[in-house]
Amino acid sequence: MLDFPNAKINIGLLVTEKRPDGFHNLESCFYPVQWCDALEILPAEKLEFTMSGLPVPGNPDSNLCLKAYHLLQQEFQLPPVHMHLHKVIPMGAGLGGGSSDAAFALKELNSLFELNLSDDKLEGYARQLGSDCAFFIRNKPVIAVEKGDVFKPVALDLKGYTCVLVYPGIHITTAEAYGNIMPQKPSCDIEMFLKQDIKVWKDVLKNDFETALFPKYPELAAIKERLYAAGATYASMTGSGSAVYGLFKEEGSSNLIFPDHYLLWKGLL
Ligand SMILES: C[C@](O)(CO)[C@H](O)COP(=O)(O)OP(=O)(O)OC[C@H]1O[C@@H](n2ccc(N)nc2=O)[C@H](O)[C@@H]1O
Ligand SMILES: Nc1ncnc2c1ncn2[C@@H]1O[C@H](COP(=O)(O)OP(=O)(O)OP(=O)(O)O)[C@@H](O)[C@H]1O
Repeated sequence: MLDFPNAKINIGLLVTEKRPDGFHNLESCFYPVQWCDALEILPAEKLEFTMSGLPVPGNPDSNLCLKAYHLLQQEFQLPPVHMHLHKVIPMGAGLGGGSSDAAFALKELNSLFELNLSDDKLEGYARQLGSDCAFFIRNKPVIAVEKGDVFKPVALDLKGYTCVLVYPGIHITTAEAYGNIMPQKPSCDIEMFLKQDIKVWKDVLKNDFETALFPKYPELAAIKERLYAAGATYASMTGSGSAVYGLFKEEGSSNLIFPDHYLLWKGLL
């Protein structure tokens, strides 16, 4: 079974409270984008995990794909598989790539071995693997609250918009980003602004991580400015960074040449 775990962007991200369990409550619109890894899972003689594409830091044994397998294996005594992950989505980017791999591994194993787990059940397993994972089970635009793993529906349709994503190669770990942030009362009503025309989002629909990270990494603020200068209707850092996106109604101008070491992606929403 072959599938293509995709990334997400955050449209507005408010970190509102530190919780007793050490995590933070947040409010954010999660929106899927089709910057994708590839994950193939086939029945095999023994459990094997291989990778290609971008190098993934850390021990392969702790890869989220394997963690997803072990989670289901414990409960359903799954037979061995060969999983191959081709990594395309940059890491430490706020794009949720690792979380998406984990969620897609759960979904693929569910289909491959006909476990008949509902989306609610799959979300329950995904929550055990990471805060962002549950979103990728249904993979539809939502307002996420609490740890980012509880969802409210959102009527937001950005079809026709082009998303340009810029990853400048600055690796920001999620824990580092949360460690640098001061939770505060919501500075805007995300749900209300999402109902309004996208033209009014600029300057009001905020990602709180920008306040903490832009002074430390001025390059990120510069990318956002360049996306606006190139005609973006809305631009923001996604998640805990460091990728920055612009949403364009029309094709961006030619003013978007970035240094060679940047990774770029462009696609329709
Ligand atoms: C920034 C976001 O991408 C927004 O979508 C997510 O909140 C990140 O979620 P994630 O990468 O799945 O994070 P996890 O793997 O669950 O947690 C990594 C670390 O981030 C911090 N963390 C994460 C999520 C959250 N709501 N509060 C936190 O404080 C914790 O220190 C945790 O140990
Ligand atoms: N399948 C995987 N793909 C990427 N990273 C993985 C994977 N499994 C485990 N990891 C670990 O998770 C780290 C980063 O994960 P991820 O790609 O979710 O970061 P991110 O894009 O910043 O996401 P987030 O939005 O969750 O902050 C990597 O440095 C790696 O050590």
